[in-house]
Amino acid sequence: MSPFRSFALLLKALSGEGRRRLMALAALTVVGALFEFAVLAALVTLLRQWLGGAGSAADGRAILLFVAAVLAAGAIRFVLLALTQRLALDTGHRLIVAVQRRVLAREWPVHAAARTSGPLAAMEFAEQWLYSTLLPLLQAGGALVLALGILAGLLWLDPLAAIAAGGLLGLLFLVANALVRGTIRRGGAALGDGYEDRIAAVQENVGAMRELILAGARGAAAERFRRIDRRLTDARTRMQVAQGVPRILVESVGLVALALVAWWLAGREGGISAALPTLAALGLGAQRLLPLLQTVNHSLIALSGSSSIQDRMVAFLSEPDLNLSPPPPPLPFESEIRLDGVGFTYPERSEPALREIDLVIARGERVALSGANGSGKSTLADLVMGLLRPTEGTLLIDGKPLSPGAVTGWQRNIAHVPQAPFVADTSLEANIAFMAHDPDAARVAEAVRLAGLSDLVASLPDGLATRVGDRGQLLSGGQRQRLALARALYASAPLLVLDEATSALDAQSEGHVLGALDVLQQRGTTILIIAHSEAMLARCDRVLRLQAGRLV
Ligand SMILES: Nc1ncnc2c1ncn2[C@@H]1O[C@H](COP(=O)(O)OP(=O)(O)OP(=O)(O)O)[C@@H](O)[C@H]1O
Repeated sequence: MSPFRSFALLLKALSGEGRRRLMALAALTVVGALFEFAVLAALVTLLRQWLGGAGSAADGRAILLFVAAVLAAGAIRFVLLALTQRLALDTGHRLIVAVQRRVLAREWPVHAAARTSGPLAAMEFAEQWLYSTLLPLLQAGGALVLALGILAGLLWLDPLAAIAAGGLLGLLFLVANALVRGTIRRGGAALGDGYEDRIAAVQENVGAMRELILAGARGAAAERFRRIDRRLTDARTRMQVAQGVPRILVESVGLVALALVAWWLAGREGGISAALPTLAALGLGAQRLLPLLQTVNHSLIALSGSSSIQDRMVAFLSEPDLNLSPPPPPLPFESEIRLDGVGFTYPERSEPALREIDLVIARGERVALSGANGSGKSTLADLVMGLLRPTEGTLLIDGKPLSPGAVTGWQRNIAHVPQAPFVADTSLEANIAFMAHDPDAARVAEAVRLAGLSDLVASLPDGLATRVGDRGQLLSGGQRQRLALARALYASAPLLVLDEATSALDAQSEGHVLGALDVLQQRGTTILIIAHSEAMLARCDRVLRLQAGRLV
């Protein structure tokens, strides 16, 4: 996609309040340009009066006018700077939040199939885009208008000299730009992959630390990371160097060009003294014009270099947005969950993971799923939880097919405990009352007791306020599982799904969990358990066996 088109798409996706502020910024920029014009006009008036030997009163007025114009132009430039930064950073903020919303809006299968580094890289892309493209472009828009104001001043003063100086500078910028465009575009295309690969490598190194230590492979991991970062750094270096080329070229050759214009002016009728006001205005104009033109040029280069990053942001923003309206009430669940001829094939697979499943789970039942690895147990649980949609047959709740629109309401009935639960780096209590604004202490205490965590909590100096570390690293595997169980108990949902959730528990802890499940069942909770332990299976009302995706 062309950089201009993807830029426009990005802005469109973020439009709204920002557009109003952009208009205000544009209007103020025009006022700023008028004042730049006024500064030049005041300077020329002042010089002409001095050279013409006008009276001191006239001199005083001209000086006052010049000072007022300079101060006003400076004040406007300061306000423009503040507004531009604010608009750019706010737009960046909206972009980052918008991307994160798209990530959170993803359906489970999309999320499961996606590279986990993608959303992290997207944040880095948004920052990069903000500082390397949006901010320079906004500054360039302002710079262009201000530059036009200065050019207008010079044209008014001496059209021929202005056209000669402006034309030469413009031509130089065009040539310099053409020289580096290819390098910038190639470097920009490499950046997107580079950032994502670097984040993926960090994630892998951190996630695989134990394996890396034991395999003596930390050096190899460091070398792999070095190569990835080297590629990224090389691409960035090429871009940075290329971006600097136009500036150097214009500054050195541009100076020569201006000197030539001065020499030509001095040779005209009236000599150097008649040319002095024009020369002074040209000097001041060039001093203001050059950085402005450089800003414009730099941002155009940045825009063409950021196309791969922009394309990725556009891809994120074209995913469905998150529905931020309050969640629907829980779907009524009084009698049963029914699977009617249900089959499921993962999009990347040709063989179905599940075939012709006919099954009824009555409300309040405790049902176990067993079977060999890969026989389809987790897939069946994911279908029941509405995380996956059957590719064959129908899932019915209380006799009604579960429509896509009803899935969120259905999921409000479910508490799920996976084999490797997510544990946040916060307190035990906050982990149990997960995402609750105001944890209910009595419910937390009951969840702790039922999940068999009372002894652990009592042994910790900070009790429930104890932090559990990143991903719960400060807990044992069994303690993490019991913590996740306590979280599910706190949620007190009518359907509890345990997916090998007790695999790390010793016999005593497992006995404790079995007791908790008895309590829940007496309260009417329906329980679906994936387990291999005989003790777990023995306490279920029914054990369903899966073999190669079929119930046997
Ligand atoms: N996200 C996925 N994409 C593609 N195929 C998948 C995905 N998840 C699971 N599968 C495949 O679907 C089949 C059933 O997997 P599933 O995880 O349901 O088995 P399981 O009985 O729960 O296994 P285990 O006891 O090892 O947890 C397997 O062949 C597996 O490779």
